[in-house]
Amino acid sequence: MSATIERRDFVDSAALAEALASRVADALQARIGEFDRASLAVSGGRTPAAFLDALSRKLLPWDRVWVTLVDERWVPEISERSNARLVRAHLLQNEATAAHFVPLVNDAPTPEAGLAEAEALLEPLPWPLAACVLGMGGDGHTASFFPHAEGLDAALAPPPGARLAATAAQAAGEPRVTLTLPVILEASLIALHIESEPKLRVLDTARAAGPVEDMPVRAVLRASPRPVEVFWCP
Ligand SMILES: O=C(O)[C@H](O)[C@@H](O)[C@H](O)[C@H](O)COP(=O)(O)O
Repeated sequence: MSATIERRDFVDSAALAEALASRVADALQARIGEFDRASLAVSGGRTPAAFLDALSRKLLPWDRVWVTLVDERWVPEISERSNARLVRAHLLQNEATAAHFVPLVNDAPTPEAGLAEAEALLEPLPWPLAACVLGMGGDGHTASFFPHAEGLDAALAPPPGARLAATAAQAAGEPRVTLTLPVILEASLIALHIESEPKLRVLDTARAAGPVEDMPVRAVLRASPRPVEVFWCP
């Protein structure tokens, strides 16, 4: 029913951030060593800032790294809600300034209208992802796979070759664009970064039996071809 997870617990956010940054850096370095280029997808939200800061300080051939987002709110980068804004502020700094960043939002009024352009910008990245770092909400969503939300089916089972899907964050009714499930599952490293006791309980519930549409993180946990590496701290 469920892919195995490899859970690593840390005493605090700082220790987790450093360990996750090292794990992602190793995955990028390994892919660069093999294919000369590597791509990384990171999530937004409140959790990842310390991890992104730690990763920005890693010594890597960052000019051989392409960075994109697991998902994005369909807002301009000046918005406090923008994940691209978070990545530029916390990851595309220090050593990682040289990385190539491909955001997901464009000037189209909606994700649906902007999807083709966003897909075209992603096309040249070195696929599959070397690393994909997911978060998880208290409702069991990951990426922008929200429970029972509009667009969830298309994100989990997209047309062949579709790397992006338009969804909605049901609670906020906020239009989103997200990597599709197959793109996430192809990543060599799938890391799930969660913090707090409540989120650990959400993960435990998600790992139990139940419909994917109730807790869409289940789609990743159940279909991943390799163990999902869970990084957790209180
Ligand atoms: O755009 C987003 O919100 C993220 O990509 C999303 O999938 C995030 O990982 C979870 O919502 C957890 O968010 P927090 O870290 O804020 O709890």
